[in-house]
Amino acid sequence: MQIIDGKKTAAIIRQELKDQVAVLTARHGRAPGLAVILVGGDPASQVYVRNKERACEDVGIISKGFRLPEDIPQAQLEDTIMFLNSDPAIDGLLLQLPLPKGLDSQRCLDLISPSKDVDGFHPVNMGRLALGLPCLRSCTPAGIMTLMERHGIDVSGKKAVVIGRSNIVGKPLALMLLQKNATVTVCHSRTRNIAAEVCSADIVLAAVGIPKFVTRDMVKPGAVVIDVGINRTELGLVGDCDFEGLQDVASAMTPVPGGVGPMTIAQLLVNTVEAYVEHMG
Ligand SMILES: Nc1nc(=O)c2c([nH]1)NC[C@@H]1CN(c3ccc(C(=O)N[C@@H](CCC(=O)O)C(=O)O)cc3)C=[N+]21
Repeated sequence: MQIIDGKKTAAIIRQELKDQVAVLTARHGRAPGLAVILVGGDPASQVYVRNKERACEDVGIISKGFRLPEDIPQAQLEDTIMFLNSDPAIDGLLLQLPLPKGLDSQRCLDLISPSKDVDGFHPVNMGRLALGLPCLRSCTPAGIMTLMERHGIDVSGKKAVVIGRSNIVGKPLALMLLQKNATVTVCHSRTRNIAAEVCSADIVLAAVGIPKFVTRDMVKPGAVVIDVGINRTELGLVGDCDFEGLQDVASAMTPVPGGVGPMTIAQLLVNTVEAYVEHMG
C-alpha cells in the first residue's frame, strides 16, 4: 500500500507559494494579507488559528488575527467582518468555525465578501462551484483534489464514494469530484447499507467524524482511501478509517495525522494568494 503523504505534499506547495509570493510582493509593492477572526477560547480552534498564522508568515503572507470575546454581540461581529471587507490590505478573510452558541454563523458567512472568502463557504462561491465556474473553493476538499492529482490518482470515470454531507467537506468534495468526471455517491446517516455503497468504490473519501468508521470489510481490494477524519480520542488523533486494518486492502491511503490536515492549511494559503492576485488585477 502506498501512503499518500499530505505533510510532504503540503510542504512542497508551501515552498512553491513562498517563491511565488516573493515575486508578486516585489511586483505589486504589497504582500498578500489574511485576516483570521477567532471568537471565544475553544482550545482546538486556538491551535488551528495559530497554525494557520504560522503557515502564513512562513510563505510571506501577512496574517492579522482578531480574537474576539465569546459574548460578543452578533451585530458587533458583523461590524468586524464588514470593516475587514473594506480593508484594501486584506485579501482573505476567514471566520474560524464553530462559533460559540448564540451566534449565527450562516449570517456571518453570507456577509464575507465573496472575493475575500478564502474558505469558499459563501453562497456565491458554493453556487459557482456547483455550476463549474471559477471560484474560491473550500480548503479541505480542494486540498484533497490536489493531493490526489499530485499522486497520479485520476478520478475520471471512477466510482467515488463520499461518506458525509457537511457543507464544508462532503458536499463541496462531491461537486469537485463530479467536475473531474468521477461517478459520485454521497453517503450519510440515513443511507441504507452504507457498507455495500462503500464496497463498490474505487475511491473512498471518509468525512463522517466517527473514529475508525471505515473497516477492512467495507473496502474493495485496491481502492484508494482518503481519510478526512480528525478525531481526538484517549488514543490520540484518530481518523475515520481503520488505517492498520486497511493496510493490505487499500492500494493507497492518507494517514492521520499527516494526510489531509496539512493540505487544508496549504490550500488556505493558495486561496489567499489567488484572492490577492484577483484583487491586484
Ligand atoms: N473557517 C474554518 N476553516 C477551516 O478550514 C477550519 C475551521 N473553520 N474549523 C476547524 C477545521 C479543522 N481544520 C483543520 C486544519 C488543519 C488540520 C491539520 O493540520 N491537522 C494535522 C494535525 C493537527 C493536530 O495534531 O491537531 C494533521 O492532520 O496532520 C486539521 C484540521 C480546519 N478547519
